[in-house]
Amino acid sequence: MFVDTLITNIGQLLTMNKQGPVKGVEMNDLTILENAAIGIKDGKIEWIKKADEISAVKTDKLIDAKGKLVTPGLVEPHTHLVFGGSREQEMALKQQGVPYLEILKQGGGILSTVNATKQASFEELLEKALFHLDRMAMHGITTVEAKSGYGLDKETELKQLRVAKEAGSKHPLDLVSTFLGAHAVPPEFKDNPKAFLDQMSGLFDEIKKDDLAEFVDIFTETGVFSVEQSRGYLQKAKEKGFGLKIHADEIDPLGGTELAVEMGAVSGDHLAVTSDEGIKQLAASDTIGVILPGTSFYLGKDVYARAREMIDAGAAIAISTDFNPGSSVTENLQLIMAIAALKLKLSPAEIWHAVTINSAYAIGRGHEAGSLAAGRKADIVIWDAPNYLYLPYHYGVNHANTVIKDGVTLYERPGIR
Ligand SMILES: N=CN[C@@H](CCC(=O)O)C(=O)O
Ligand SMILES: [Zn+2]
Repeated sequence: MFVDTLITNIGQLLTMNKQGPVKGVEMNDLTILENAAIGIKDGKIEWIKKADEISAVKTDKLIDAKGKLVTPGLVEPHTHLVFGGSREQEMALKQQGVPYLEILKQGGGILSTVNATKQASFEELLEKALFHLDRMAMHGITTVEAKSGYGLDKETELKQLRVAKEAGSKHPLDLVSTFLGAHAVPPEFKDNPKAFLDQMSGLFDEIKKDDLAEFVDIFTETGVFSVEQSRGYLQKAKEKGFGLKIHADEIDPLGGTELAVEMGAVSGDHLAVTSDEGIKQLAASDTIGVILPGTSFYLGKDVYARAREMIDAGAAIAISTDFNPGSSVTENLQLIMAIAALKLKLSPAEIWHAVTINSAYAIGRGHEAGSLAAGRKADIVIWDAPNYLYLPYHYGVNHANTVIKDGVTLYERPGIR
């Protein structure tokens, strides 16, 4: 029996091999295999066995996991990967208590990144996106969703989407693209957001034709797009065959969560201030709540999504960095796992579901990412951790020891001793 790569001596293996998305109490039910081994062939998992069943196996590459924790590669379901510039000068405004939506109203925030993104060349944006993808890979992420939304005009939105497509073909990580042209109202459309949405929905055909995005997303928020405007826009996207996502109930509880359920969106994202009714509807639906607790943390808020209640009510939850230059500037999903434990009160078992199988389903990749089984992609992380409880506990550092993507080792923690 020959495999290209053999991982032996796995202390704890989380396969996350279930039919997803995993909802409610099921999210707390984790199968842990001890003393396991994984055989990899042609970039895929050939088999998963007990270590004492592999004496006859031959391999080109033997990886000794040294009793560590091994899991599927993390799946990052919500990022604003492609953007120009950075916004470190906003930190002082935040410290003075200027609210996020006020900064946006004054032409800063998202709109300042829009200007920087318009000015950046294709190559500059690509280089920057590849750099951030590298950093995500180093932190154990093997599949990433990436949104546009810093163009807000035809040309720049398409430029962002084309950069994302190029980044996805150049970088080993798998990339899933989302069109977020409806991310803010540009100043020239201040008095007519509807006309701006018409311009953005005018891009749907070209985006489909050139295969530039699978999902369409909108920021449903006070001073951005209303529920009614969002509904009309998303309906058009649905008719063109896009999957739907909504930046919903992040700052004001407008009912974006209910809209996500009503429209059959694959996910409602943020949900920091979702109403009781929204939680009830989410739990009864197939829409996944993608929770972004790093954003509450980074915007200095005391309000976190009621993810605990959502799961208790029966919902499927995923978590994400929301990596972007304004409201959550980190590529480290492990840090978000710790915030989810501390602030959302999720259990380690729930958190592992939220960063693997459920986040894969939240971006239409449940069939190939976020779980380990024979025939699936060999996207695997060996962690410098003795067990699955450890990651949310030891926070703020990178625990990835070895990151394997499609059977190839992308990253090994460099040693200094
Ligand atoms: N809230 C809307 N959009 C992003 C933030 C974008 C930005 O501030 O640049 C988010 O998901 O948090
Ligand atoms: Zn976002």
